[in-house]
Amino acid sequence: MSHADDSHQPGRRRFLATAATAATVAATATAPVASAHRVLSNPAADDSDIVPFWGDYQAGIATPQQGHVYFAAFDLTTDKRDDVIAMLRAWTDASARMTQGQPAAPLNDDLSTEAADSGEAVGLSPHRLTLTFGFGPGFFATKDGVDRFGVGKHRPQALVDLPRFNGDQLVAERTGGDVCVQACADDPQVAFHAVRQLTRLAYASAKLRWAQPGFLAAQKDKGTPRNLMGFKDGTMNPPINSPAMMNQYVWAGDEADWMKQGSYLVARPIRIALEHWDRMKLGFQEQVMGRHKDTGAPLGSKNEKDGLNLDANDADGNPLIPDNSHVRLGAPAVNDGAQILRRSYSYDNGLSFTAERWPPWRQAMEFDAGLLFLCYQKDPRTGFIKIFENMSKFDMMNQFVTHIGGGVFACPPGVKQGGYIGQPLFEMA
Ligand SMILES: C=CC1=C(C)c2cc3[nH]c(cc4nc(cc5[nH]c(cc1n2)c(C)c5CCC(=O)O)C(CCC(=O)O)=C4C)c(C)c3C=C
Ligand SMILES: [Fe+2]
Repeated sequence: MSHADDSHQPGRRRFLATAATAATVAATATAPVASAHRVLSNPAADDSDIVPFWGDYQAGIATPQQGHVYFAAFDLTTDKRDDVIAMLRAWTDASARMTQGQPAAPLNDDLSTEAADSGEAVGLSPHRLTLTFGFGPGFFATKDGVDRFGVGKHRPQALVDLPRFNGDQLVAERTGGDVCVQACADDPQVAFHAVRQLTRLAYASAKLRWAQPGFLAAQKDKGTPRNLMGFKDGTMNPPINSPAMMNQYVWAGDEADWMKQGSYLVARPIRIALEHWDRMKLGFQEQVMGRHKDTGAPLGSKNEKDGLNLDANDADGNPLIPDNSHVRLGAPAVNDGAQILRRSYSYDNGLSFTAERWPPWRQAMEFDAGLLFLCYQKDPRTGFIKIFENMSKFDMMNQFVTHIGGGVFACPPGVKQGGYIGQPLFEMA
């Protein structure tokens, strides 16, 4: 597959938009153009708008969460290893450019349609765009008895197929994928634009399987954002600025050489029955979650960051944090110390028709909204699977939420300048 370039546009004058230095304009003139032209510069002169793409680790994992996500999973349509490598090279090039605030490929000054970028991010800062890539089990699977891309033997043991969990209602059209990209930015159009260009560059080798946009509440005070259930979400997470904690819980171990400094992503779109939830009294909502709604503090505590006191009882001898509350079931103390890095986003897909299974058993249009649950971990077997096995059976929150899709992906390490995403895998013997 050939990635987008501008060599098929003779006679036009091309410009590179830049981010870090708005003044920089790289022009490649193949023929002089008489008319005056606009310069595609980018107003993002501020380094705080840019998260470096190159590095030991992929950005978008231990990166402070941006306001928006566009998550997409693709099926590979090619059977050729070289096509996949070409696609990953093209994605790498385009990602390095877009995360700097440049178009996916050099654009004509008139944004003409044959250019390799659709143009909707022209003039926008990169808004801390990160593009994080992962390979699903299908990437390593044999098709018709053939190891399509010659990587089957390098499938890491940690990249297990997720088991069926209690209550799962996974829809095929929202599940799986050979490759995924998590595009996060502080502007939804920047995130969408990036996935749109990657999709276009992959046209000959991969097609979209499912996608889910999402958003986070913009907290003026930089506090923990609230999810659509109205609770602060993201309080208890391994700290992203602690290399020791990240090594212990998030970055992959030694079991597959090419995954060193990578991580495993579990993605689950989870629909929340908001109408049902909204009929519950505050006290019950807090029992379900195990935390106070206003402060986010654990039940029985004052401050959001206070540790869970799982042994505290009320006057009747009942646990202050109920046995089947969400946070108790998620706590490391009841999961053999398991921890995952949650990086979830709320989503709102408009309305859909639902026949309620609770009083007054209405049939009506309801919000198709919920949480795009995203979590990174060293190993899904000791991370998501370990925690969710119990949670899926006993969590009181399960009356209000339904897992409707998802996937598991091996996210390789970061890319060194000149390399491409997943290169260490393809260089394995
Ligand atoms: C492992 C799987 C988990 C799923 C699936 C999940 C779904 C889910 N969670 C919320 C809201 C909150 N979760 C909170 C804490 C929390 N959740 C998980 C795991 C899953 N959540 C863990 C491991 C924890 C931390 C537990 C702990 O150590 O205390 C909280 C409390 C605040 C916080 O710590 O972030 C909220 C709120 C929703 C709405 C949801 C699915 C729709
Ligand atoms: Fe949770």
